[in-house]
Amino acid sequence: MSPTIGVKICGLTEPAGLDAAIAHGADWVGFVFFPRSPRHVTPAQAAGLIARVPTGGPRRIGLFVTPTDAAIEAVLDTTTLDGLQIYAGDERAMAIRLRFGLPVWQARGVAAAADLPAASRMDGLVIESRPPASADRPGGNGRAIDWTITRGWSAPAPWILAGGLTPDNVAEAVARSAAPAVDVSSGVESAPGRKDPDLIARFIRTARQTAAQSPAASPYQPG
Ligand SMILES: O=C(O)c1ccccc1N[C@@H]1O[C@H](COP(=O)(O)O)[C@@H](O)[C@H]1O
Repeated sequence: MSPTIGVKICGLTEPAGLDAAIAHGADWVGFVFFPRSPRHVTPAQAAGLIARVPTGGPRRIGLFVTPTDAAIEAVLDTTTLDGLQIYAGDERAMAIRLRFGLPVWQARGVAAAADLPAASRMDGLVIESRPPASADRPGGNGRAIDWTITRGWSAPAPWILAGGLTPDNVAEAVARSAAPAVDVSSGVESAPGRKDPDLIARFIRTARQTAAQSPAASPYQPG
């Protein structure tokens, strides 16, 4: 089997971006339920988008920042998700996992190798940069980590590299980090919250080509 790499396109708000992610074979598509985000969608908007995802298409991930149970329930009462990307501490993330019975990917902001988790009870980890002090959201800031810090890391769960990735730097990011999967949002936008179908196509194509040439990248199969 040729090496492959998981690709997630996050922060989808419009059919054009979602359709491009589906057409070019994204593994996951993400929807942001965080009101301060320029990529925020309501449960009803997400339902309209998610209805476009065909059976056997990308898995549908809902992104929540320190959510209440009610906030997650409001989405799950309206549409279907396959997994949750959660910005919260270990205990809260585990409580959400138990309460909703969906795979939980916990987002972890890191600045150095010492910040990489040695243990995890999650289904997956989203490894991304810490937000700048001025940021009003914990992710989606287009900020990259030092990609070399994950080399030699014994990841305690499947993980995905996020933060500041673009079609132009994803090849270098994969080569340096040995990430088994990549996640992009702002790097495939023409403006905050507006995905560019051509950038999505180029990002997926480049990530896949790079992985095929790099034996370091291995298949990523989270829940
Ligand atoms: O996209 C957002 O606005 C956002 C808001 C709050 C938390 C996370 C958010 N985005 C996620 O952050 C990573 C990295 O994004 P980027 O590629 O640097 O823009 C990704 O998972 C986004 O979906």
